[in-house]
Amino acid sequence: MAKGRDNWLLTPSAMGEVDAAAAASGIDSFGLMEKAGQAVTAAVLKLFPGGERFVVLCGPGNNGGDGYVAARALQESGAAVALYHLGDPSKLKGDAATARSRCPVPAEALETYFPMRGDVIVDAIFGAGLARSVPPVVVDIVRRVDEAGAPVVAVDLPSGIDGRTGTVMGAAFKARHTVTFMTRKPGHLLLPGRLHCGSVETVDIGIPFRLVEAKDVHLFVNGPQEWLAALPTTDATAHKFRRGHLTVFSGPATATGAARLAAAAGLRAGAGLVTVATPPDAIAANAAHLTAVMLKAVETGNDLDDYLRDERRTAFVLGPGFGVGPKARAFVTALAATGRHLVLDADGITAFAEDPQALFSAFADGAPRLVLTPHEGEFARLFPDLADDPALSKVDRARQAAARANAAVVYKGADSVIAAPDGRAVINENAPASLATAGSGDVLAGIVGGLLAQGMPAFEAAAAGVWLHGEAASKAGASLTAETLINHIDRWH
Ligand SMILES: NC(=O)C1=CN([C@@H]2O[C@H](COP(=O)(O)OP(=O)(O)OC[C@H]3O[C@@H](n4cnc5c(N)ncnc54)[C@H](OP(=O)(O)O)[C@@H]3O)[C@@H](O)[C@H]2O)[C@H](O)CC1
Ligand SMILES: [K+]
Repeated sequence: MAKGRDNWLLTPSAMGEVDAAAAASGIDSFGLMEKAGQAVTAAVLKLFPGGERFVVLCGPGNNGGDGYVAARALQESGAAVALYHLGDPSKLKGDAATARSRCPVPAEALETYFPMRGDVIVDAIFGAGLARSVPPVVVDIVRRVDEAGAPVVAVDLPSGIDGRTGTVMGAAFKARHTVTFMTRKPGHLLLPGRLHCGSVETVDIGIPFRLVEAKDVHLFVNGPQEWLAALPTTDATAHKFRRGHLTVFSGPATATGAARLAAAAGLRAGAGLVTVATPPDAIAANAAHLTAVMLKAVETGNDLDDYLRDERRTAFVLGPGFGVGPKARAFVTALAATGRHLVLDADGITAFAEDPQALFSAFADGAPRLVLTPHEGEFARLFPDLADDPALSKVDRARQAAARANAAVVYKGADSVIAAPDGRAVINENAPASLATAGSGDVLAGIVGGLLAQGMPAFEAAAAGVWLHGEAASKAGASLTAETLINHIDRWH
């Protein structure tokens, strides 16, 4: 499947370089601003055809320039328009100065704006160029607008959202709708930025897309175009061994449910055979609940060595309900040493908190065979320095973690980021809020394990697994449980 333009993500600085390259290639940069402002105007008029007054808030850079274009175009459409500016507008430069000079709407200082009933706000204070926390006057205006409940349409980004990280820089508008240009930016998808954007519309303002592609940023919105070619196809005659064998390790008798959820999900995701490897004391509990999934007692290191003699057992899930002791570390080391593919989740991750390097060393060689699925707390246990570095975005963190661990990393959340050691990364956007339910992570680990068992490479399996998990949740509806989620996993081909 071709990469759709909707799936590209550029950081604001990369977009700035694309702008510069467009100007250098002879494209009229004011023409781009004009198209940007006109697109904002069209969106505003479409969303609020009966708007009583359009209030355009303009900042000191080109985002403000887009605002001056929009103010002029809104007035030309016959609407009532008011305009407020941050800073001294006579200091505007370049295209923004041109846009202001062509805008006949009288402007007043931003601090004098108090929302009136019926106002629709066009937020053109800061976009890609936000460089630090917003000034106090913007904090005040954001608060006034919030309190008045006035709808906001944001130009490029809601002012106050860092387009690279999605962080709120002091304060940020909560927009009803955001109009961005050429590609979305990571801050439109990463939390909390996503929650400030409302619906997001990406407008082609006429920059040749080859200039975007030339940035080669390896960052996309997660979707089938990223991994469909690697998704195993099955036909009715495929032998079950050729569809792979997934093994999920069960916890002790009191903690077996998580492994069974993962096992059932792995089967639904297409693994030909799935075994739950269980401590003997948990055989009865597991046997009472398993049908298509097989069961095998594996307690000691020797048991595991015996189990691993069958080389068709290629893919494993370790972590859900497993416990965090030395057994987890020993089992993981044995799996790594025998070339197995592993989804390490939950307790399996925490088991390496004291010595993450032992895990990274075990899987250091060759193509990535490890998929790590940490949520925020687990991520910080394995990668405390990355978790603590405020300069890093969630994408940066996941990428650096993947490189360090030679693993595909699924940094989970409502804005899961999946990264590969070679720098590829995707941000997931199809997970409904209902997915935050007990056992949901176990199901994800199982899906990814099921895809690994079928021979899918680690990054593709991880990205596909997260997406299929989100799709299943959407189909399962708002009252989903981990069990109903499994029933909606669809291998999508
Ligand atoms: N292809 C495109 O996407 C196009 C986008 N356009 C629009 O241009 C903006 C980006 O414009 P830029 O001028 O780079 O950036 P901004 O307008 O967002 O902001 C820069 C100015 O804001 C000042 N600034 C930054 N942070 C703060 C802050 N916290 N407090 C006060 N002032 C701040 C900054 O000043 P410095 O002192 O940091 O230099 C700048 O003055 C993009 O978002 C689109 O809307 C073009 O219209 C066309 C193509
Ligand atoms: K803005």
